[in-house]
Amino acid sequence: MNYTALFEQIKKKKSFLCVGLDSDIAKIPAHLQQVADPVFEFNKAVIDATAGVTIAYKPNIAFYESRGVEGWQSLEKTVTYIRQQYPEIFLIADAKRGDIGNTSQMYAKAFLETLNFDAITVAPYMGEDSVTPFLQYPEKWVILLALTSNKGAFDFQFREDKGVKLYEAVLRKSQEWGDKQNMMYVVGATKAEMLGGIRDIVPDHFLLVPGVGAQGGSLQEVAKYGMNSHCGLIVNSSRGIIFADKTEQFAVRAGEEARKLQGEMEILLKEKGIL
Ligand SMILES: O=C(O)c1cc(=O)[nH]c(=O)n1[C@@H]1O[C@H](COP(=O)(O)O)[C@@H](O)[C@H]1O
Repeated sequence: MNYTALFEQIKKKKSFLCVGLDSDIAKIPAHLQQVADPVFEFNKAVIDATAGVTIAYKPNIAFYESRGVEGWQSLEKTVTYIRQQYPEIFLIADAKRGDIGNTSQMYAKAFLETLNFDAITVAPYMGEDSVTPFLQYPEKWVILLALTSNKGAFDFQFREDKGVKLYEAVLRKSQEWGDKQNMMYVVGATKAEMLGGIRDIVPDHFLLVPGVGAQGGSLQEVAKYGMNSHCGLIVNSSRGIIFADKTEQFAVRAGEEARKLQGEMEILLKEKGIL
């Protein structure tokens, strides 16, 4: 999917919501634990309840690969289901990969070709040759970790060299490898106040912003500092939507939580003059 198609979908759905499919089998409602593939059935119900107000899904690969072959099967079925039922959706593999060149090539093939995701999250710290293999696929995207939402972000990402913080160096240097048509950046909603400075470095790129919901980030703050004239934001919530309720009502409640966020997003898009 290209930049224009992504923006068109945001305008059509009046939403820049990404639902994170961090589908921890231990948290899936009891009544689904008896079926053949509980994680797929859970995902399917969540997807059907949220797809109307969602532009992207982001399965976090850890929750699938931790279950071995069965987990990969749940993941593959989930991707196929979304592709068949909701072809307009942007699909992000949250895999946080990155390795020497020939290994990255295989990671890229695994997620962008074999599993046919639109995008993959990539860690930048092994540098150019670890990132560029992911950029060889037309209309596919690298989502590079810039400023993450967790406490540990302060361990390295704020280290300064000649007045430039490490995450700022990542934003600047990586623009030599890709552009706004094939590269996005992860910026945590918990650090929304940093978004203004980030926008000075990457005014046009899309940012994937996790951390609203369970991690406490504010959607309004994210939009205030991070939204650009093409929206430029994909805001993720995982647990706050998919585990809003642990009973048979889980999908209904997931739909409600997603619509609540979409309603707030619609207001923000209108305020910015995008709708
Ligand atoms: O790359 C990510 O998506 C990511 C980066 C980051 O800085 N912080 C972060 O929480 N994430 C992911 O976003 C999701 C957040 O989940 P919730 O906190 O449940 O909404 C998880 O899948 C995290 O792995």
